[in-house]
Amino acid sequence: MLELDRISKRFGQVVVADELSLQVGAGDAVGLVGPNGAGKTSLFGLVSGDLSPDSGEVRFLGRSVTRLDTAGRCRLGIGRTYQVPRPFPELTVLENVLVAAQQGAGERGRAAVAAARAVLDRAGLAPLAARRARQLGLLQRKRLELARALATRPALLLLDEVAGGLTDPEVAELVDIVRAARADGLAVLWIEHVVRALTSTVDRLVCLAGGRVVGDGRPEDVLASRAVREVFLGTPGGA
Ligand SMILES: Nc1ncnc2c1ncn2[C@@H]1O[C@H](COP(=O)(O)OP(=O)(O)OP(=O)(O)O)[C@@H](O)[C@H]1O
Repeated sequence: MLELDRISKRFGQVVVADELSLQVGAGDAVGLVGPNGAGKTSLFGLVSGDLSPDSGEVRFLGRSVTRLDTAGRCRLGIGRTYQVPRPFPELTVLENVLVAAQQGAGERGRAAVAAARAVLDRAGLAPLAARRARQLGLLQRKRLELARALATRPALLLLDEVAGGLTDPEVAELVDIVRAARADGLAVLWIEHVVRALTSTVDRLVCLAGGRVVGDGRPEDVLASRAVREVFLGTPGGA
């Protein structure tokens, strides 16, 4: 479904992707981990179109999207959330999701409203539909961020630290929403520092460091590998 082919990207001296290649198959759920500054969010930018690579190619559903903008990639089926949620603060929760259903999924009229309400239900936001986005607390803002991404009807969902800053029960609530999306067949690529949220949901972990893939495989194998422990946990050891 998604193929990054020898992508390189640097900001001055900072290398965020170094000949990086990665594939995600239809319906896969992949966790992305790595130390701060490893290039995880930049990788999402390269996939969603927020960033252009210096070299290399991004392919989605068999076609090159390297030169396609974010709106075009969204319409093709790449949905993303941002680490810091980006709702329209003065719009209501429903209006925020409606914009995503209209702009991202091309829904119109009553069908758009029905689609937006269905997503609000799924994200547990139905009771807050009339609330302005700026009035929401952290968990509800994270839910809304997820709902806006889901409303674009993605085939691939990029999740950037949706669990950060939440309590364990709140994390569990968000994990349930992601699991339901997976059950519908969405592929998920998920950056998360809350590793237990990831490992309860994904079947593959990729570890990045210095813009390179240093681990890729079953979560337990990746977390136990020497290369990953050295860069991610700062402690050599393991297999
Ligand atoms: N637009 C930019 N201009 C200059 N430097 C940038 C830009 N975006 C990211 N960087 C730098 O690139 C490096 C990688 O950042 P990135 O946000 O991709 O890492 P990350 O793995 O997501 O980190 P974190 O876990 O802290 O969110 C960092 O050193 C960051 O400061």
